[in-house]
Amino acid sequence: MSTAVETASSAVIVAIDGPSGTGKSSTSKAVAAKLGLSYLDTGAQYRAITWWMLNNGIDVTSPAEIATAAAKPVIVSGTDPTGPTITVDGEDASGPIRTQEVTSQVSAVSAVPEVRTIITELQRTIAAGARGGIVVEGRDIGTTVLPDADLKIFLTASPEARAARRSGEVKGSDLAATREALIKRDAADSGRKTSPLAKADDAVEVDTTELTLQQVIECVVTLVEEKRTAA
Ligand SMILES: Nc1ncnc2c1ncn2[C@@H]1O[C@H](COP(=O)(O)OP(=O)(O)O)[C@@H](O)[C@H]1O
Ligand SMILES: Nc1ccn([C@@H]2O[C@H](COP(=O)(O)OP(=O)(O)O)[C@@H](O)[C@H]2O)c(=O)n1
Repeated sequence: MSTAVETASSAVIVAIDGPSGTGKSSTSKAVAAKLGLSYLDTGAQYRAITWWMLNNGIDVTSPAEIATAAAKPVIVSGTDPTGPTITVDGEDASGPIRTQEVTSQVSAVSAVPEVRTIITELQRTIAAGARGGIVVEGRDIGTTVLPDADLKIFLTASPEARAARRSGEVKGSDLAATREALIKRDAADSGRKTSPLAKADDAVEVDTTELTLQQVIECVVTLVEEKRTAA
């Protein structure tokens, strides 16, 4: 089966991967908005299917139960970078997918091959439909979902910087606990058999530890513009 996603010739496909707290969502949204591209948060889709499983009595410690239910929820992602949306069976899921409960279970659900097959297909369909081009962010976009992307970026940052950024988002959160949870999720995402978090061989690695968000955005915008000029 071909994995190539066909878009209009002027459309650019950008894949942004990396672990939690490296700045994927903030960077991808800003780059897409600046360049008039669509935006897809693939982590939100894995969170959405996890939320549905938890709401529907699926035992998320059972890969067999998860696999059997994987095709049931209807997940729809809105790709406007200035107001991305996500619904599950028509219900707005943008708030509930960010709870601690979903965050702690999402790696187990996303490791199940049947879940990845369904969500990957959905992601390729959305990318193919983005006539003006798209920025897609996640863990396996450059390696598996869109291996023919025009530009692949792999964002990194030290665990300390990432934990500080994440706990800065939640009032009263414990920095050490946030760091532990983040490292645990990274290990699960990097260690799973099917499509683990990994840098594609042809991805540009950007260490954001010492960079401001603005600097990371400018760096990625420049890389996209260079690709467009070269095309
Ligand atoms: N380079 C950076 N410097 C400081 N804070 C950043 C930087 N990049 C992102 N952030 C902040 O860190 C938090 C996590 O960023 P986010 O884009 O959600 O990361 P990811 O999608 O990789 O998990 C957000 O609050 C964001 O504003
Ligand atoms: N392409 C992707 C994107 C996310 N995921 C899974 O979804 C989870 C949540 O992704 P996210 O991007 O919302 O995570 P944050 O780092 O933003 O908290 C990850 O920890 C992975 O388990 C994945 O498996 N593949």
